Amino acid sequence: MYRSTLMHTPGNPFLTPGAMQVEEDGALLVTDGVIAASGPYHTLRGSYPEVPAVDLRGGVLLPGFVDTHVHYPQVRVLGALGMPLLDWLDHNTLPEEGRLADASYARTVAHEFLHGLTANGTTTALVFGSHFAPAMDEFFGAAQASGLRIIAGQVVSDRLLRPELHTTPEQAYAEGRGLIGRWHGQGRLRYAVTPRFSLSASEGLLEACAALLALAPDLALTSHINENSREIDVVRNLFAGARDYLDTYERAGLVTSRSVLAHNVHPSDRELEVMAGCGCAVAHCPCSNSALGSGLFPLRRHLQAGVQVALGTDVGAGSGFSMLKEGLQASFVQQVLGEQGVTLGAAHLLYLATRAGAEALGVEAITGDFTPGKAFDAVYLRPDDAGTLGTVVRHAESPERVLSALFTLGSQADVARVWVAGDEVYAAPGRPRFNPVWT
Ligand SMILES: O=c1[nH]c(=O)c2nc[nH]c2[nH]1
Ligand SMILES: [Zn+2]
Repeated sequence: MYRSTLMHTPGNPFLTPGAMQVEEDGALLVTDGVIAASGPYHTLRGSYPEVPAVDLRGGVLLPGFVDTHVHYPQVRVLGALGMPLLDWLDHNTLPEEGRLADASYARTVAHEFLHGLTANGTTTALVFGSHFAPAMDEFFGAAQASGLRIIAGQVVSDRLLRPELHTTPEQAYAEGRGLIGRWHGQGRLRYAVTPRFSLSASEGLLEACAALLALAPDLALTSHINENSREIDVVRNLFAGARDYLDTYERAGLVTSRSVLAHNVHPSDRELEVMAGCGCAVAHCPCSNSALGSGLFPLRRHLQAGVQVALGTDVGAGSGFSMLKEGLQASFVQQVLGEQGVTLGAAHLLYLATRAGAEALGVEAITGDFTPGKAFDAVYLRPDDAGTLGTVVRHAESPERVLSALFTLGSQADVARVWVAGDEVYAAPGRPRFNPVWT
């Protein structure tokens, strides 16, 4: 049993006010990694007098974060500011992605990347992989050892990047099939078919991706869409017969309820309608959109159309692995949009960072909130009493204000412990260990 302040969003606060549930002195009973009961601590204590409680008072226990868009090979190139997308790819990012041809280099990067996720409280992630199959074997091996829930795949492209990053439809299919056979469905791992974006993928390569997607019903598909005006112009010229950017994927059969497309900063109404109809989700990456000057995300139009939206950090165009920071930036972007924006309160941010991500990835029956029957995937945030966040939390007049302070001021430094399916996957170094106590 875990005793703490609990906050989670089993409902959707965009549809239902009051969808966030809070227990200021709450408890979760966890059996074999699954939440067996939840409620006020004293109620659970009465029902289960013999069960020891891990005392996590003084902080807040949230569902583990779900990052729906983050690039494994880009951890070392975080922090290059001031470039638009295509320059940023050419000058900053693709040279580094080429280095993952060396499997031992890739192994080190995989560990750095996975540590970034766990140390920030992310327990489930849809990960854009490397262009190299051996680098993906290294990654999946490390991901399996990390205990995280990871959906990832080899990135494929056959034009307009750098020659060493290009494949062919035949090679992409053969390597993808091999990786799926070795890793898809192993423990907490799943495979995502990953064309980089239509700009770098011929129609033949997109067809090879569709053939991979047909290999199993629970494979995912991820790519980029409508991020930057210059990119959109290039795609328009490359696919003369396509109605719009989405159509380049649609014609290949890649737009389904298993698809998660990142960015969509500049969608048409038709694209939003099709995405909503298919159940294709959008990974909104506000830090990346701001850093690359891609634009201000039209959240209101997505919500009005009924498109599922979740958050992605988009490391390395974004600003790090913190889903707290991503939530804060999402709120800032909507504020900057004025009347066209959607005011995002703490409950919206928590939903976007947890349950919405689980829904986008089709894993909401397993993770994303603390409803009994879900896995115990959780992050324990314990601000330092001496810091500004500690001060604000101590004086906050409501749990909602505590949560918005966590999104505003919280960081990796406040992540004390992280669990996936009841397994502790991270404990902050130098923090006191919390031993089971009888209370
Ligand atoms: O933000 C982005 N990061 C990338 O690595 C990328 N590749 C294509 N389009 C992209 N957008
Ligand atoms: Zn990306």
